[in-house]
Amino acid sequence: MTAQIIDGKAFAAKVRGKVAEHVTRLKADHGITPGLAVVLVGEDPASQVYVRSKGKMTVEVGMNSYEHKRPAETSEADLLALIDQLNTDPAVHGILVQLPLPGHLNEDLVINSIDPAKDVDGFHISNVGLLATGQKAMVPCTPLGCLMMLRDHHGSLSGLEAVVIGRSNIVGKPMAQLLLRDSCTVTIAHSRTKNIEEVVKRADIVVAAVGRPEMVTGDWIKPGATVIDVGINRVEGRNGLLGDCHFESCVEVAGAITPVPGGVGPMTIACLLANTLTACSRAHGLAEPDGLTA
Ligand SMILES: Nc1nc2c(c(=O)[nH]1)N[C@@H](CN(C=O)c1ccc(C(=O)N[C@@H](CCC(=O)O)C(=O)O)cc1)CN2
Repeated sequence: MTAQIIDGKAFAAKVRGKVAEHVTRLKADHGITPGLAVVLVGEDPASQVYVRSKGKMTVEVGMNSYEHKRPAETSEADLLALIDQLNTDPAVHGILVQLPLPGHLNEDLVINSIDPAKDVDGFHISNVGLLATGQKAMVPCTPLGCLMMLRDHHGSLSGLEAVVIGRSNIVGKPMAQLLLRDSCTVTIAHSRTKNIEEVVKRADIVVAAVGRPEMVTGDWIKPGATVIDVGINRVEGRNGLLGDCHFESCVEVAGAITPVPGGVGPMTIACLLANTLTACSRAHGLAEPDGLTA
């Protein structure tokens, strides 16, 4: 059996297209243009690429993009002052601080200083709590993108056995919450999980978000399972990017699989735009865009 390849690049283009249609209507019917502010501290090369992409795609869907670049030595007080200014700016509906931050800055403190209603990353502790208790939240972009692809592939996820590998606050934990909300039976596996291969082999859905190149091999996968690979690993001596799944062996067993690159990654930015639209709609008391939220 060879798995169906879930094309994240094409899916993300469709999501951005839907966002653009909503933005056109928001402008025409209400005179509102959603605005996204992205804050980058330091010169991390990958972060610079992601922030550039975010700015370009924000403008492409018709939104206003505000980029705030600060040197690596920026003090916590100066960064918090910038966020405070963005929190009160009515033209800004979404705020994102690109991660990772330089080591001297307290990531939790910085993220929790963002107005939760403008927290389009869904990392603020209020949004984490709202998601965990099944209330209306801003949902982290990467897990939201995975959920959209899973819903599109399966229709209903109800009753399916899902294993999320990785317990990060950004992907693993919110992914598990979202799958639980869609009535999956969810297990979070991690580096200390005993017999991890056997645990993963039970799953109808495997989400690998562990940050270890090619850790999951085809013999861990139940035949026909859906494999969502969140890993983006750069390995010296190997060309290009590697996922957390060993693609060549998993593709032979799975029913469907996301590639790396071109799978989950592009959905992250598409969902950021969807979240900005959602935040803008909520701020103005308007109906939320259909199919673009959890
Ligand atoms: N504040 C945040 N910081 C970070 C997030 C985030 O969601 N919010 N996620 C990652 C980086 N990231 C977006 O910020 C991101 C990562 C990867 C991609 C992507 O499209 N990847 C491509 C490959 C690109 C390449 O060649 O490098 C793919 O997988 O096909 C988009 C966004 C950490 N920081």
